[in-house]
Amino acid sequence: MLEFHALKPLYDSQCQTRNYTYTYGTAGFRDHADVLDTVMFTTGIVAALRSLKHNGKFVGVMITASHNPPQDNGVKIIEPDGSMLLQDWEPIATKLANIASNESFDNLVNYIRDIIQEQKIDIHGSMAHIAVGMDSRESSPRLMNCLMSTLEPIFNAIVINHGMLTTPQLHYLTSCHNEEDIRNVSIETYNRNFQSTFKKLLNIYNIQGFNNCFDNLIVDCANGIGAPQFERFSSLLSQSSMIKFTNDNYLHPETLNESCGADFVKTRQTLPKGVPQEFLQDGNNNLYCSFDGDADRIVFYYIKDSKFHLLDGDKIATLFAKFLKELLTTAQIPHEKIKLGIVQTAYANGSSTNYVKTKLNCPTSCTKTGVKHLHHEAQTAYDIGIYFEANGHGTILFSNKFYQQVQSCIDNIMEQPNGDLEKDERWKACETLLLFSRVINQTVGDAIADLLGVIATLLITKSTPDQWDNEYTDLPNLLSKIVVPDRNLFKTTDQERKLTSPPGLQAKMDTLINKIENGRAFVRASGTEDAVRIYCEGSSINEVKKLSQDIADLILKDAK
Ligand SMILES: CC(=O)N[C@H]1[C@@H](OP(=O)(O)O)O[C@H](CO)[C@@H](O)[C@@H]1O
Ligand SMILES: [Mg+2]
Repeated sequence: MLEFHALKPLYDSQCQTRNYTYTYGTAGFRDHADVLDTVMFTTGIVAALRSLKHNGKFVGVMITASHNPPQDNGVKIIEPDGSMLLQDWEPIATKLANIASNESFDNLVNYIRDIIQEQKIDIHGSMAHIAVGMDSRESSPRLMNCLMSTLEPIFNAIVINHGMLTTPQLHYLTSCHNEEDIRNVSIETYNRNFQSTFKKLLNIYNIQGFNNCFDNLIVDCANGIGAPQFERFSSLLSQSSMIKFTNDNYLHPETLNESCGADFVKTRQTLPKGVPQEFLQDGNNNLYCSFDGDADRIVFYYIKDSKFHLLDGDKIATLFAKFLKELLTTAQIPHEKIKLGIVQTAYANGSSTNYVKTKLNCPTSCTKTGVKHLHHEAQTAYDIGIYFEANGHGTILFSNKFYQQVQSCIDNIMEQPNGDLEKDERWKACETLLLFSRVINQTVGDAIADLLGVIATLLITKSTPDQWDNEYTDLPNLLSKIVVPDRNLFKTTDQERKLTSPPGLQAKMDTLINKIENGRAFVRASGTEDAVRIYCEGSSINEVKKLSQDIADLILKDAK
């Protein structure tokens, strides 16, 4: 029985922010940390109800604002299988937060009762189980208290607090909690599983070190939680002495994402601050990468002829697609049997889409921004669904059919007479496919797991960063943002590639876009920041910059 009378003192003490409207953004609630107490409180309630709806299975709750500045924070709920909160529940979570903030306590209780009734939640059956975690922001412990305040007193929930960890680690552990004895699941489960699979994968090819593909791997941790987690993780890899860290100052949360991290490097197309000079000597043969604040994104880069070269999410997706396609060919698994495709958003560079279609001959899909959209498409449209946002947020999903086909190929090889080379190559390809699928975190995009996947691909195919990059050349592009009085006026269609509002703006933009060679541009409201984003690409960077400025001028003129 839920003791709602006990909710009142908790509500009074925890929900200090009133008369504030919360919106569910691209990746959960995100805002200035000062106003998040009330929505944390209600998100705890939603997580408990979501767990009860799943008959008491573990649901995860992560406190993070990813790439946002240090003063922001946010929260997202994780489903029992490690995926993101079911989209049908986003309006429920939003309404509950806004009732708590703007209406009476009685209305809050009534709405909780409505959810229980409408969702047919059995509150007398199983106990709720919640796994929680947070990033390294200063506000995270305070907000964690608001989040947890109702879980035990009101819901009698079993709560496992994983403390500070990366978002994808919590996604993975939430799914493990529902599969294994909860006493055996900890961050070590994550580390052990991914480390041992990576080692087994490289052992197939007797690979030592970085196999002469590059010298050192320099990891920029955005001064976030990825630093201690990956330092601990990588210390047990045989390559650890060649892995160097920069921006790993997570104990100084005021430096989080400050001129560093994946978002900074991708948007500015430049090195993060703080890379030691010794790693930047001309002629060095290093591979660099940047995590974002909660380590669910990664971008790579290298320096050649003193020039910075970015290897972003599009490059990661195409690297994986080429590698996996070749493995299917070597394994002699007909491509019709396993459908491999790439899911992108409108932010994907036009050259990458063109390369996938014409060189890799793979199908592509375009979805709206936000990994929940890409994940869903990858899951429903493909057997090997590779999805990446250009900013480095993504993963690969492997269907049951994929596992069945690879297993039947292995069974088939085992039936053949021993000792022939082709058999050996086929077997290796099948084993590689299976192990590779487990080096990847299939619950969500994961900087650490994606890093392992990229390194394994480069080492196995004996490719240098330069060779990886040379598969196709990005069209010059620019992503910028501007602040407008009301970003909610910006409405889009066609997977966010066209504006339907403000009226007339798209037509004016089209006139500008058509003037430049290979021109493409679109405008949409950010779902994580109070800004409107402008993306432009074309054949020359000067034209792209001008186009971007002209579009910004149009928007600002319109907004007056
Ligand atoms: C252009 C861009 O990089 N947008 C990001 C950003 O969303 P916006 O809705 O554009 O603010 O944050 C999301 C969450 O991390 C991420 O999924 C998305 O790709
Ligand atoms: Mg992130």
